[in-house]
Amino acid sequence: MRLYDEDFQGFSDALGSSFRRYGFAVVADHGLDEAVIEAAIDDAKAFFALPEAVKRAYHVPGIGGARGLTPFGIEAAKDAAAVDLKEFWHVGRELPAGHPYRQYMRDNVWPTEIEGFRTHLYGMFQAMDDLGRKLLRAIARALGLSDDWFEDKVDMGNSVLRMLHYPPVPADAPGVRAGAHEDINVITLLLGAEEAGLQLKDADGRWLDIAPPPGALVVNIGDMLQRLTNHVLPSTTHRVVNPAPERRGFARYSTPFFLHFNPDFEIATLPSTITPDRPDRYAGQSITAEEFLLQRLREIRLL
Ligand SMILES: O=C(O)CCC(=O)C(=O)O
Ligand SMILES: [Fe+2]
Repeated sequence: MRLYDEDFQGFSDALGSSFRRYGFAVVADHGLDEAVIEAAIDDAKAFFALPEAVKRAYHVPGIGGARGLTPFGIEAAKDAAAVDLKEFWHVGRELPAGHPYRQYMRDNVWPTEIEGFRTHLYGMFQAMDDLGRKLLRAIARALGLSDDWFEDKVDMGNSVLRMLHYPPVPADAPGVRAGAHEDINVITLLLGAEEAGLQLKDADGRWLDIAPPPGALVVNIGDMLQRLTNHVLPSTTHRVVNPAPERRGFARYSTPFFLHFNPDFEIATLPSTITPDRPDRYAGQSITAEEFLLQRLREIRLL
């Protein structure tokens, strides 16, 4: 991010080439306020430490896990046989009364047990939302679009902050903490991946460990941006594998921010990404961000 201010073109080139190559990039000096991050993570840890029955009161069935708690053992990767070994809390955008997007975004739910939870978690949502929009300016530059191209398409996006808890894994546990999947959204900003396990599937099919330095931000392309760019920016398959025996007794906490388009944005292939070598994969198939999201939530058993 130092480069972002000093040499925006250089930053955009570096980010763009990492995304084209891996669908992922690591931003070490992201500039997010550490106090904001720490307050949110401390509150999430305190929430997950509550008794199961108390936590379950914040599970809202039938809304695709959009808000509140999704308990352990519910989400599964698309087409996966086993469920993921995780529970998570979702925070979404707060909209003023009467806002037209209220039909797509429901109110947040907030636990009363943890003092400051709402302020801290929403503070983190806003910090990630701001940083995400900032990174999208560099992505726009890398795609040859005007720097502010994404601005009015994500300013009221249906984005979600996910506070994830993977409990300690028993020595004989089968499976993985999170099965192989692609993210649905535009870009994902992930903190907390320094606790080992996150892997991406490289173009040649090999799994590569993502081992960011402590505190670094991992950013990846989601299906919506892959589709918009006719796969110039790939939405790379990733997973979280179970830890080595000596780390099985430790929980893993990570916090992806899934940045989404505004719900009524029509995802139609960018003309500049269609070439003779790369014909339009989605010719005549534009779809709104909301329709696309609903399709995917059904596939991962959240709806
Ligand atoms: O926990 C992680 O490091 C990654 C989580 C993830 O990929 C997801 O929730 O979509
Ligand atoms: Fe993911």
